[in-house]
Amino acid sequence: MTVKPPTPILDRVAGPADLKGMSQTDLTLLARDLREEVISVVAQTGGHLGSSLGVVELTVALHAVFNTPFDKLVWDVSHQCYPHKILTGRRDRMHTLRQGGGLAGFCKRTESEYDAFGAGHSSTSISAALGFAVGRDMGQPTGDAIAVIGDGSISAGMAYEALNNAGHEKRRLFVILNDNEMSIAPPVGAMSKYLSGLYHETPLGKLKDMAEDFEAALPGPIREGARRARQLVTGFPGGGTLFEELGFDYIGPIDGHDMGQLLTVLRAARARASGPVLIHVCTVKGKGYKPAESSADRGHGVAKFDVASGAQKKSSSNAPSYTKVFGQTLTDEAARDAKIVGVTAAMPSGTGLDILQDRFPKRVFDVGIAEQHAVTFAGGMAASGLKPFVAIYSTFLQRGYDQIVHDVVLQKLPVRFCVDRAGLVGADGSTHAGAFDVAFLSNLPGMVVMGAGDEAELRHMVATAAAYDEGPISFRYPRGEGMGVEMPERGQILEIGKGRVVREGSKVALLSFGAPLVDCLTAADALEARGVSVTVADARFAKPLDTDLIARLAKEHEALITVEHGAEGGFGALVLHWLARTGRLDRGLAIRTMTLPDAFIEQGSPAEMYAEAQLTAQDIAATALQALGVAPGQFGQASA
Ligand SMILES: Cc1ncc(C[n+]2csc(CCOP(=O)(O)OP(=O)(O)O)c2C)c(N)n1
Ligand SMILES: CC(=O)[C@@H](O)[C@H](O)COP(=O)(O)O
Ligand SMILES: [Mg+2]
Repeated sequence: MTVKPPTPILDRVAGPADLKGMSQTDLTLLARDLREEVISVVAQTGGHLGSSLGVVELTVALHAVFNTPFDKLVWDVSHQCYPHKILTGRRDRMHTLRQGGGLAGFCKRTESEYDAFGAGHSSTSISAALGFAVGRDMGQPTGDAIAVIGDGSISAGMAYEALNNAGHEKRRLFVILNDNEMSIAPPVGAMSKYLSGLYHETPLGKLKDMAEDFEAALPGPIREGARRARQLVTGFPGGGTLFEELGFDYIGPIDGHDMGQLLTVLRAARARASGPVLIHVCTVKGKGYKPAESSADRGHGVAKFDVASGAQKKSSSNAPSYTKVFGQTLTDEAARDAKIVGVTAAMPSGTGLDILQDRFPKRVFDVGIAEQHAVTFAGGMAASGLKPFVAIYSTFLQRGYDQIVHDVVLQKLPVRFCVDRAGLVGADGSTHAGAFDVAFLSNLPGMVVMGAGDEAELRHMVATAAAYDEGPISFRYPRGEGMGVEMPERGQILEIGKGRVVREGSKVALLSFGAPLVDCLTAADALEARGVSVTVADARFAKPLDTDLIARLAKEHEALITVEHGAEGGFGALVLHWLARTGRLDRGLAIRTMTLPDAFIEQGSPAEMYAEAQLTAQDIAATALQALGVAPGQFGQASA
């Protein structure tokens, strides 16, 4: 066991106010303590280690220079917020991070007044900070607005929309570009190259418009570097950076691990800025912890780990993850069909498309964090005759909704949507819940919507999507390991709009869509043990509905229970609409639709979250009994 190093300076800090009178040396030592604290906390909890380690000095400097929470510090994605949480009065609860009832892994306005704006999805910080700046200028009780955005997140369209608007507004606003030359994977795209160019070509600090002023304020050696950098950059054709063209004063690049540079530049910017300023800060993801710095993703997201070795706790399951089954199956299909291509928005490993990429590097397109573009780009590829599989987590697909509707579905283009992380995802909590995809996809004319009941079903659905050329098609599957079912060598092509009966009974029908199938089977066992005969059906399709199957279940059972890991307005609603429309609700059928509640569920283990959502096997059995009019006490007496 590693003994945690002492943290004497951090121990003196109750909140950001304590940083104000500290010397640069003490702030540097504070950053050292803070880094140790982050490592020891995340070793116990797991979480976003690398990004948090990379901004330790920046966090200290920002809280030392600005007047939070009156000044609004907006962290983009906010997966790098652990040092911020520690410094803003939450140190004693850090061991509860990402757990049920504990601190969230992201910034949350409900958690602290220092969390100026909630996040979890990327590239929103500049827009939100600009909103604060306008609020301030219109007399609201708020100070400076500071957005901290990573080089991965600044690749998204929304960030440019905000920069464009901020340049036009010309209001005092600080955007800190935290450039660690990493997204989750190495970043891709022209913007990333451009930032790299700024970093590698200018030794230190181009301070163009504010330059002369700044240079005067800088200590000797830094001032010299800044002057050289300014001369170098102002000699460029066009005379400035992209950010300057957008109306920002550009300062940087500066070393984000050098407290002296950070304090000097932030203080000077705070003292002198009158309009929007972009401060380009270069950091190392995973900084100061070797196992993180040397891993391929720089310790982006880690399980609990041993501090000395960096070894992470492994999953105890032998079943492959759904993501892996998806990646492998798609790779098999791609080996047979040269038209298959994959599209990911900055998540090749998270989505399993790295498996396809390893085998066919030219057939996988990582577009960066750009879900909207990913969808329309796939639309174009589909229109050209290719077979694009766009793999995006359910929660991030929300960002591409108009593109799904307008660019793909309206034109009946055969884009395959691979909707990973469907349902509740656990530690990432409500921002990352895959709650809405069934509702928002199945209301689109002509869209096929599938949900995998287990990993073998997922394999069938990948094969089905590969074979389906008539229009858009989607399939959803959850985070984590599969059920450990026997895997077919090759996926079968499913008949579109046809479900299957998994278990025959007579009194109550449990109709599952996707992952709750296993819970329905467990519930059926419990009900059968108490004398209730149960049919379990796997709908496979939310759209088109298997109306023959639903009609039969409705006719032959006293009660029909639909179960899904999605919000209201999804599969159950479609079943209910169809039953109502065809008069089948007029004949005494008891029906219940089990969905996620109309509420956001905070982080916890998936089991805890589903318990809170009342979507466990026990809840299904209890709902069935209630629908049959059997009181829980009469459970044993129910007749088949
Ligand atoms: C809209 C959206 N798409 C994808 C993600 C997943 N994601 C979280 S962090 C991240 C990388 C961000 O890179 P960067 O902004 O450079 O921050 P770093 O992790 O390097 O500190 C990605 C792709 C997300 N949170 N939001
Ligand atoms: C911050 C973020 O959005 C990602 O890092 C996300 O936490 C990854 O989730 P998975 O662990 O499910 O891939
Ligand atoms: Mg980055």
